Amino acid sequence: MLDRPYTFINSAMSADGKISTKKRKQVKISGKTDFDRVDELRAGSDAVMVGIGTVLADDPSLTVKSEERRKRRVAEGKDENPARVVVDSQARTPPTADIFKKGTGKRIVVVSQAAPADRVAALKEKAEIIVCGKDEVDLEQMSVELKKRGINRLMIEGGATLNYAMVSRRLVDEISVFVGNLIIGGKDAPTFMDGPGIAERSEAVELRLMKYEQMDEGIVLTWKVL
Ligand SMILES: NC(=O)C1=CN([C@@H]2O[C@H](COP(=O)(O)OP(=O)(O)OC[C@H]3O[C@@H](n4cnc5c(N)ncnc54)[C@H](O)[C@@H]3O)[C@@H](O)[C@H]2O)C=CC1
Ligand SMILES: Nc1nc(O)c(N)c(N[C@@H]2O[C@H](COP(=O)(O)O)[C@@H](O)[C@H]2O)n1
Repeated sequence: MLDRPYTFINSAMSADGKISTKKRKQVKISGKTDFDRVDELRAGSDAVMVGIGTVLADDPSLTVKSEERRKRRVAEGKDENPARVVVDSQARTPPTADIFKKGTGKRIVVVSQAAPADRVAALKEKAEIIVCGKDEVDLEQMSVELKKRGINRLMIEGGATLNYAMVSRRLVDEISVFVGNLIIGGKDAPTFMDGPGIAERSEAVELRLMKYEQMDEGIVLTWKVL
């Protein structure tokens, strides 16, 4: 067993399983109550992680939005925001990204050995750099390294490729997904889980439904990964 953080994915998808449109830019799927639930999940985590695709598409800040929650974290001796982690094999994260500009707290960029040295050097000014893997970030090694840095509870907020990569390597314990009241459609729109997928039913990642809750105009499903 790997000594890794308790890891969960949270996402929002349309009724047909899309997490964005074919333009691959951030799209509002959650309602007010669900965004507040997500904020509580962030506040309760040691780190929030996204893939480089999400940084380039959405430029998220990944901060805790509620002042009350930020104060609660500080009262508990933590930073205002959880550490923000980008999985970025080639060090493509722009040094001007909002995760560096907005909010206080730690930033970590996980790169591979193949990342160009000049880009890594530029990012070192902004974040801790962890090197894991030869050409692509080794996600198992990354999970162990994050745990060594005191990250016990890790939240993954996408995107489609990272979600599947983490789940298919059995590095995820729990999944929560808000299913909203819209259809997005289109074969080029990212789904909740992209990546290579499986060829046989026997290869599927099995889940157990733990909870379902009607929220806004949709439903939140919480699954345990078996
Ligand atoms: N509705 C929602 O809850 C969310 C939607 N999104 C949407 O998802 C889309 C972005 O998703 P993706 O393009 O799939 O990007 P992604 O955010 O999943 O990042 C994928 C990239 O991570 C890098 N990577 C490094 N090591 C890797 C490894 N070992 N395995 C796999 N990938 C590795 C690769 O460059 C890969 O292309 C955007 O359209 C965004 O708006 C993103 C987050 C949440
Ligand atoms: N939970 C949820 N619902 C939606 O409808 C969404 N579009 C997203 N997107 C995720 O939130 C990130 C933006 O975070 P900040 O507001 O910049 O803190 C975005 O990158 C997606 O990860 N999530």
